[in-house]
Amino acid sequence: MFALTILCPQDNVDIVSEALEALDALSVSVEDADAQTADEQALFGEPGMEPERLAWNRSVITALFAEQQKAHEAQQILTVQDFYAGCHTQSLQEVPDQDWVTLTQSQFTAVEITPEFWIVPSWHEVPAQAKVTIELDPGMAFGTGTHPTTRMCLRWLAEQNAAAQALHNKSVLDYGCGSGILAIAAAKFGAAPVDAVDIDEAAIAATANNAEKNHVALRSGMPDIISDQYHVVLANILANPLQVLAPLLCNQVAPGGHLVLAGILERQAELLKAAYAPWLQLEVHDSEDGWILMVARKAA
Ligand SMILES: C[S@@+](CC[C@H](N)C(=O)[O-])C[C@H]1O[C@@H](n2cnc3c(N)ncnc32)[C@H](O)[C@@H]1O
Repeated sequence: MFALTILCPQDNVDIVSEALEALDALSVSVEDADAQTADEQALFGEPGMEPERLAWNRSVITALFAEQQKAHEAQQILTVQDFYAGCHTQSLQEVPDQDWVTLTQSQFTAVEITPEFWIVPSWHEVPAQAKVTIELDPGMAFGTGTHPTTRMCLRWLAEQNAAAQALHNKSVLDYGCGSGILAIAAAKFGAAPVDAVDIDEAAIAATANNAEKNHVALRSGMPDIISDQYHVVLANILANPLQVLAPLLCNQVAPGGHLVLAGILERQAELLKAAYAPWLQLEVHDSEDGWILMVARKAA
């Protein structure tokens, strides 16, 4: 394959990308041209909300072509277009063949949650010391065990299990289930029934699929499947939606049950405590890489 690389100002990114696709590019990717420098810009967006900015000041657009001729033609056609003003062709190079499957798989290895509890991709050997494992491959939905917010929730579940198997036959709700990793972990630690909900259809499908692969029983669906209160309610979303969801999540916790929240930065702890204070007293239970896990217990 051949890669055509173009430096492009913010306003031209969409039109140049679309033109490359129309000129038979097999793929078009856009990256921050100032990544890893002092000028790097983060583009943040909450689920369901557009980020304030949709592109970086300067982007690097890389288009892959099957043939060198096609890449050349695309470059020649683009350079005479008015919308190409301000763009600059950086390179046109052959991309050496790679075993992409092996390369991708080598980037996802087994993740240790506790010495006995591991998340293991299907192509990876199960570590000898693992007593509980979840088989999970990276896919469309968030939650492979590599993110600190997921890991802290998993550690909390493992702690409950270590404390006299406290999850055994306890009902659990995973609110914002992504890959279903938390719901599957709860089920592996003996929780039942387990419900896993999300607003993203792809996450719901991934959860059902991952549950089947892991031979655990759970129910996955949109939030409207929730019908009852649960001994444990887990929600690893983000601080903003967690504030909005406060009355709903608190109401789903059964008397004596736990609410476990993640996706919160250290500096957001007081904000979350205040948002939940009318119903439950949240406390910081764990922290990792600037993220915190907050837990509250409802009076019995
Ligand atoms: C950070 S991922 C967490 C996935 C997984 N539970 C984990 O711990 O790794 C957050 C998930 O919450 C879902 N989500 C976001 N807002 C939501 C809402 N208001 N109600 C339900 N799910 C939501 C997203 O679609 C996403 O799958």
